[in-house]
Amino acid sequence: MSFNKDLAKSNANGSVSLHEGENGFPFVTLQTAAGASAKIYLYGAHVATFKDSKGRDHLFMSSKAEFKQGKALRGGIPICWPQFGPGKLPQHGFARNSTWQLNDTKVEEGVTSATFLLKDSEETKKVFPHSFELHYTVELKGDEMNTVFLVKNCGSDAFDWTGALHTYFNVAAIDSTSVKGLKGFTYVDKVQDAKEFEEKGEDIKFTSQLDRVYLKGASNDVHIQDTEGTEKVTFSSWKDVVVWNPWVEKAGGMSDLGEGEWKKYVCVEAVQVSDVVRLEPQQSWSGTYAFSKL
Ligand SMILES: O=P(O)(O)OC[C@H]1O[C@H](O)[C@H](O)[C@@H](O)[C@@H]1O
Repeated sequence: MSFNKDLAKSNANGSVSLHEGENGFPFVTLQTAAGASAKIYLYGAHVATFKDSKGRDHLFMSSKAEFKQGKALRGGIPICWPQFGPGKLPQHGFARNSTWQLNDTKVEEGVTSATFLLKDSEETKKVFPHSFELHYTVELKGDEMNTVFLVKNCGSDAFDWTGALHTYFNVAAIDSTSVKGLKGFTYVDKVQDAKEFEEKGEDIKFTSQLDRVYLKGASNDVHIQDTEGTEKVTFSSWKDVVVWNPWVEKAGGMSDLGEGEWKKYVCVEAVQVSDVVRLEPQQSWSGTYAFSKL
């Protein structure tokens, strides 16, 4: 994989630089003059770290993440597309296991960003026979990470998709973490036979495996509070929010997660699954998802 070197930039506002990482996996580093940075692999357009200007990494990456073709990276922000969860395609679709192109970069006052592109290929057509483009922009705006995810139908037939930005947030300790902002929303509880319940509490707390899809929950800001502070997560267009932590038993079956690391993260995901998105020929969908410390 070779980068378009013209997309590397550096000026008084920050920089975008291009590197080779583990097993030769290329990655892009974004840096702002104030000291925020991010590391994004072309494989999966996978954001692996986001450090703010105080040096706090907002994202969890597994110490045992496997850098090999066909395997999703554990941690950071995997992109699930065109299918969230199990279904006709492999779990969570193919975008997280595909190599994207770096398509555009910006280093300007107030924003350092990179845009990644994934298009249909012979490989994707075997499992998803449609023409599409995914444009994924990752922006550092001060101490906020903002993402813009755009899906375009480039073909002559309509297609349907579901998907997610499956973010793993660092937490000091999962058993003293709470997720706030989802009171009153209906959720599908994947650990209770996908039954539906209404969220009654202000705080979602963690005492065992928790795997829930909050339907239309992305209409609210969600806060993740741990002993060290609060992460604010905001959404537009994305409808649903998944909250997930595997706890000890399920984590034991995940070979790409380090010993005890399930205690160090919670997933709060921007999801589109309760309504399948149908895109007519030439139609696009875009959603934003952003996070920062309060
Ligand atoms: O192990 P993965 O394929 O990456 O999936 C990890 C998790 O993703 C989502 O959060 C789902 O709700 C979970 O049921 C699933 O276990």
